[in-house]
This record gives sequence, C-alpha cells and structure tokens, in this order.
Amino acid sequence: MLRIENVTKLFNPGTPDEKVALSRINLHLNEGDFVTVIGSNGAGKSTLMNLISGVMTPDLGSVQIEGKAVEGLPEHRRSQWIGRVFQDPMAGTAPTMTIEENLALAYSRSKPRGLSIGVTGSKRKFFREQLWRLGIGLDKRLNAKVGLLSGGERQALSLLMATFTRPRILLLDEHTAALDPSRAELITTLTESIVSEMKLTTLMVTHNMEQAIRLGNRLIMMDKGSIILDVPPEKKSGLTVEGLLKEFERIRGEKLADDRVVLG
Ligand SMILES: Nc1ncnc2c1ncn2[C@@H]1O[C@H](COP(=O)(O)OP(=O)(O)OP(=O)(O)O)[C@@H](O)[C@H]1O
Repeated sequence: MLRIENVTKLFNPGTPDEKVALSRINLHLNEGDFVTVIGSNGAGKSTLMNLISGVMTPDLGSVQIEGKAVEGLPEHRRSQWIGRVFQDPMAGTAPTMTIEENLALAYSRSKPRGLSIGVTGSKRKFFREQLWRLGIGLDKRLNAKVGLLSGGERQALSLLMATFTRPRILLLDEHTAALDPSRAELITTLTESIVSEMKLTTLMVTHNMEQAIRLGNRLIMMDKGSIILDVPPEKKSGLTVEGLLKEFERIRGEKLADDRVVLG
C-alpha cells in the first residue's frame, strides 16, 4: 500500500546549516497496517509525514502509494489518497465556515478533479449520519461555525474529515497531544474505532509510549533520521514501556537519564 524506499531529506543542503532530517529510510506498509511512530525530538517523524503527504519532496528515494510513484506530486494532487490530522485542532478545519461547509470541502478534495462543494439533500443526510457516528452531538449542529467548537470537538471533526472518504493512507501527527486527558481519550477511542471499522492503513506519530503500544499492529521507533526499531505485529502485543526504553538504550548504546529523551 505504502512503500518508502531509500528516502533522504536534507535541509539547507550545501550550507553550514545542513541537516540530514531523514537518511535512507525504508518503510513498507501493507493494506490495513496501523503503525505507531515514536522517537526523540528531531528524529524526523514530522518530516516523514510531510514527505508522504507531499508538503515536502525527498532529495533521494521514492514514495509509492498503491504502486504509484507520488514523490513528484504536490500535496493537493495527493490529497485524494491521503487523510491527515495535525496536533493543532485549528489546523485541519476552516473556522469561519460551518461544519457542513467544512465537510463538503473535505468531500470535494477527495475526488480526483474536485466536485462542487454545494450541499445537496442526500449529501447533507450523509454528513449528518457521519457526524452522528462520532457520538458528541455534532450532527445537530451542521450550521454551527467551526470556530465556535471546543478543541476536542474540532479535532473529532478533523478526524472525520480526514477519514470519511476512505483515504488510502491516514496520517495522524500527534493528533491527541494538544487536548486535555479526557478529550484525548475520546479522540483516541474514536480513532481506534474508525481505523478498525474502515480498515484504514494508518501511520500515527505520538510522544505517548503507552498509546503507541496500545494502538495499532506495528510500532516503529525513529532516531536521528533513521528507523532504529520496527516491531512486527506478532511481537507488538508483548511490548512494554520499560522494554522499549531498554531497547532504545541498547540500540543507541547509551544510558538514558530518563524516558523523556524518547517521549520528547
Ligand atoms: N524547515 C526546516 N528547516 C531546517 N531544519 C528542519 C526543518 N524542519 C525540520 N528540520 C530539522 O530536521 C530534523 C527532523 O525534524 P522533524 O520535525 O521531522 O523531527 P520530529 O521527529 O518530528 O521532532 P519533534 O518530535 O520535535 O516534532 C530536526 O533536526 C529539525 O530541526
């Protein structure tokens, strides 16, 4: 489903500020894989997400979605295959537009040539049903301006907008990190149910190791621009936070003062 081959990304190449953000990364996701991604600050997690979504292009290597090379395509051309939710609840939605208008925009973006964003009766019914599935009453607020929603409500809407058109790849970029614990739990639960119901191929960055262990069928750990650990489905259920920290320590060959180095 997703093949990242030998991808390297440099910032400020050829200058004294040159930074290797990703170094010859290889990552293959099978259809339906739900991979959690952990790693220290600056490990390259966001850069990886940006290269998949098309915000950035790699200096070397290829990115393929369902066998199609996409590394040369701009973000808007990839949006028909990719859904993404960001850390900032304000990032994925338009605050001055209504819930319904935001959904219509997301719906049109997922179509190859973009459809009209007009809302017909049948589309409105579909949107209401989708909102109802979130279970937080947004189905009764189709005409509310999104800027008036709470952070948790807005993130739930972002999650819905990123998934209701069945993207080939779902990218979750620390999407619960900015929420209070109860809202974070709500979004985590919604994520689990949407991903498993729709069998979405998902990559989720998190600084929460417990969450990284609990969710998904695979876990990767990144450090200094490389994937240093890739835990396959058959080993994932046996993971513990302590075990992962030990593994990180062993691979890096240095003693960690505490788990914040990994947690960020
Ligand atoms: N636009 C940029 N210009 C220069 N350097 C950058 C840029 N974006 C990222 N970097 C550098 O590339 C490296 C990888 O950054 P990236 O944001 O991908 O890490 P991350 O794992 O997402 O970190 P964090 O957990 O702190 O968000 C870091 O050293 C970062 O400073």
